[in-house]
Amino acid sequence: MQEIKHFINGQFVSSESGRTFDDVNPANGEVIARVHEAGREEVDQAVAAANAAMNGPWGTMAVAERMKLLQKVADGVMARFDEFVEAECLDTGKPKSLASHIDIPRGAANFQVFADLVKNIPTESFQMDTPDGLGAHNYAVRKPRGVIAVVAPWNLPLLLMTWKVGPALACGNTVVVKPSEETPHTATLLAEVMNEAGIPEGVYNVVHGFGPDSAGEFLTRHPDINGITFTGESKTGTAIMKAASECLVPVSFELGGKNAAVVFADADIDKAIEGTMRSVFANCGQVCLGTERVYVERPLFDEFVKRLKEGAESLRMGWWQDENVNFGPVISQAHRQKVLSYYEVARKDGANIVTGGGVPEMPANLSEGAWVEPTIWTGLGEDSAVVQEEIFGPCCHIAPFDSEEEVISLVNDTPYGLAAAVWTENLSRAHRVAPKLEVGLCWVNSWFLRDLRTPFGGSKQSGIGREGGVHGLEFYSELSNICIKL
Ligand SMILES: NC(=O)C1=CN([C@@H]2O[C@H](COP(=O)(O)OP(=O)(O)OC[C@H]3O[C@@H](n4cnc5c(N)ncnc54)[C@H](O)[C@@H]3O)[C@@H](O)[C@H]2O)C=CC1
Ligand SMILES: O=C(O)/C=C/C=C(\O)C(=O)O
Repeated sequence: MQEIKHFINGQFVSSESGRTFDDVNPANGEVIARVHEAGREEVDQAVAAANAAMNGPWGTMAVAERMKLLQKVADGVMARFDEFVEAECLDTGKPKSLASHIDIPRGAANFQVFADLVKNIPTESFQMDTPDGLGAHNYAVRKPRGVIAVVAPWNLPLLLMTWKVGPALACGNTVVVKPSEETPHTATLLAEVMNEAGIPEGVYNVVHGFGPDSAGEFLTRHPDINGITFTGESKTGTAIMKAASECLVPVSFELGGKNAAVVFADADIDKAIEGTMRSVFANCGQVCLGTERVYVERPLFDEFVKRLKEGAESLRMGWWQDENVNFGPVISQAHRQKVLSYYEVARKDGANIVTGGGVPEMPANLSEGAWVEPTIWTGLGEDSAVVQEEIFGPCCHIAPFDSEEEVISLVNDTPYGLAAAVWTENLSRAHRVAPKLEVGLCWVNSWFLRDLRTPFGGSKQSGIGREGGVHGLEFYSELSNICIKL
């Protein structure tokens, strides 16, 4: 059985306590590895190593040298592409096609893009008048914050972890990563790549474990960290913010959502169906940007429901290596229970189950997996928990609407504000509607089309701060103003 250890100061280390937990493949329920669970000792060691590295060669390294190393990390991920794909697919059950098109290439790009960016971003400068007529000159310098705690989720493990580690390292920080307990593999494989690339010891550290009373809490409460970046559930964000408040540590949060798609009657229906198929069912619905509420203008409603149903029923479930498979399991049996509990609520609330709503028949080799059916409902009231709460499963509710004003108000009637997709061929309408939606990200006639230079994050309970491009650099660096009196 494979053992997954912590990575501290450039070395793979076991837990002093000897405690381990199982890493389970959700497609068939098999235990694929034993993972060491960090106690306070390992978290202390990892934070100490990360602090020491700030005072080592990393802390004084020329930017150009740092960028070369990060490019080597990106190349190192691509050089071991198949291993990363396999590790990600075994941990999550997701199809190979998804991991090899999205997770792993994005994992590599997250190092490359921020390495390029940091070299090219200027800081501001102001000349000012002074009473003596000589003036003064102000300019800002960017410095690393120090040790960044990275708490990552399980849905896009390498992609979301490197989306934080890439800019953090590019800005000259060091990191201690706490991957999700469900998906410990790729953060550990990345540690090997860091060593191969020549990243100095202590710059990238990984501690494994759970959240409360485990590695996640020990790390986010640690007095010697200088920033926390987290992606996951909004309630976890609240717990982490409380921890961060004790030492006034800055946070960057990307949290949950209850994202809507709005399909106007003038939309290109083929494109809207293709995009909504991805936004509802990609990664088995476990994408924070995914759509769980679809609003369709009444004249198109029946056709849209019929075609999305056909799409959902054509999804092919199965083992990640099968080239035909495009739909995997959810992450765990516990998450499956959560998703199925919403399927039950939908039934009790009187939903019309257009398709799915239960557990699929799987072949014997996958019968112990965490499978759920892709599901579409209509007919629920807006107050149903199914329409209000984040399910994070392969499902959506579709409702008709009659006017722009009505649909804007429906989309905004949620405590979340992460993402939306608007489908229309009317350019004026697109410009009119998109800014009125209370979200951090709005796609028009697409979904999850990502330019890594753009601001990324949520409003309301979906997040705090923006990452991406220069916006990420604001969090991962400390700006100091230097004022020189002439
Ligand atoms: N990208 C997103 O928006 C994601 C949203 N979710 C949502 O969250 C729900 C629960 O999934 P979980 O994996 O349990 O998400 P979670 O938010 O509990 O876990 C995410 C990460 O935070 C850590 N963590 C949990 N509690 C912590 C604490 N008190 N202090 C420090 N670290 C802590 C976990 O160990 C994991 O690494 C899902 O059903 C889904 O609704 C989950 C994963 C990603
Ligand atoms: O493209 C990204 O940077 C992120 C995409 C997805 C998520 O953030 C998520 O599912 O949590």
